[in-house]
Amino acid sequence: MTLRFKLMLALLLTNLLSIAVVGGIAYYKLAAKFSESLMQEAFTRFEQDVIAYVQTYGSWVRATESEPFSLFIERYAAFLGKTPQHNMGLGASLQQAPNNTHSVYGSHLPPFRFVLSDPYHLALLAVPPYDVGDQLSHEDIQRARPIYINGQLFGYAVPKGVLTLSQQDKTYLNAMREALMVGVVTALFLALVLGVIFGNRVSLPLRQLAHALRAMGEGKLRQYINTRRQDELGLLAQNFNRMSEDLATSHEALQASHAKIQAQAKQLKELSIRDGLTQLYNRRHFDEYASRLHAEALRYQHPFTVMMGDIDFFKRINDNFSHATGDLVLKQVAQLLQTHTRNSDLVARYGGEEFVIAFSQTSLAQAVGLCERLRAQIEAYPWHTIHPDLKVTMSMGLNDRLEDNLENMLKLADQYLYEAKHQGRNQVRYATVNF
Ligand SMILES: Nc1nc2c(ncn2[C@@H]2O[C@H](COP(=O)(O)OP(=O)(O)OP(=O)(O)O)[C@@H](O)[C@H]2O)c(=O)[nH]1
Repeated sequence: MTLRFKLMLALLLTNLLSIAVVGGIAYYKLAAKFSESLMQEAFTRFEQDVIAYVQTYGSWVRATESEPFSLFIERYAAFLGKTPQHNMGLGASLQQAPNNTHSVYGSHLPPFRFVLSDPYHLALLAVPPYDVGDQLSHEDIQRARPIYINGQLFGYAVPKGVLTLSQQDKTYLNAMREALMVGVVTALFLALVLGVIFGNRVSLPLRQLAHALRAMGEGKLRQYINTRRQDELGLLAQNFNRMSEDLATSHEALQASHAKIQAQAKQLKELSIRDGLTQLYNRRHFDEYASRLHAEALRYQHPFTVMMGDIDFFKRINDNFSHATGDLVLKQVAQLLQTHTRNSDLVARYGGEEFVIAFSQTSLAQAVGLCERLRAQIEAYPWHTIHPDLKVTMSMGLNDRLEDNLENMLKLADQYLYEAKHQGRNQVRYATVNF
């Protein structure tokens, strides 16, 4: 169940309960007020009847001796031109005929009947549960209303019985109830509509917050909840926006520094495996990586050839043209070696003016061809651009004896290099038996 639905339900139930309680109280109060006003009206009439009865005959005793109260009020009502339907002289009728009120009051039952007593609370009319002369109960004395004749207390009247409504009163009460029902239904409808509107409005930032949090969980850390509310939810949204911004910023900074560290680590790693002057791999990296290539070639029985090369008379280059020129030559030779070999060939500076190449998946014959081309490239390079008298060549020794370990393969290649040097330099030497 979503928060929006819960909010709407809570608002609806609260309103429903409030409306039911308020409507109930209003109806109860109205009905009580209505009953009270009927009773007051009945009492006034009864009081008027009693006063007229007593005043007509001079006293209560003479009046009762002359004419029963019930007959008097019927006559009195006729005299006044009223029907005694609301006349409260039921007490009188009960005195005469307790179960025959219709005969006295017509087709309409009066809503109240009254017990009449003297100032000492002794009953003057026989109205159940009292006979004439009976003492009124304590409860009835509490509810008794005084009747004054010529400013003197004549006695008390106590309303008795349950409210019996006339058809007119019932119609009136029903109309009132219907009006209240219409009010309640209208209020409920309004509560429903307002509940939907307010439920939506109140829960909007929370829904936005839930979506934003989900997006953050998916890695989109920079989230923004657009609200201009100033209440607690507005404050929550503002704090969330700030937190999301801070989190995204620090995450980005962390990522940037992580990337920087990674780049530095990569750079450091590169530095550790590269020769500073020529930028070729260094001897340590060559030994490590070429061992792997050798092991792989041995395992899959692929051809694998190593070349050991040395620049001829390099000491003379240094001596005749300067150490700096020697460095330039080393760099240029390295570049030629690197440029004219495949990416899969491992080219390295092995030390001083010595270079090595590991040709993976390359037979001796293929490697000899490659190295001859390399040798020719080095020889043919326009060295005079560095110095007019400069000439550079390279001697190379090759070995493809896979059954030896890498160290021994290199040693043998070095022996062929030595041979090349002694055979006049600027040449490629290898074991011709295997060729
Ligand atoms: N400029 C320069 N010279 C270097 C570097 N490393 C080694 N050398 C020099 O290279 C020379 C190598 O000379 P040798 O080993 O005698 O051999 P060579 O003169 O090339 O003679 P052969 O190999 O017999 O042809 C030495 O003089 C070293 O000082 C370097 O990084 N830069």
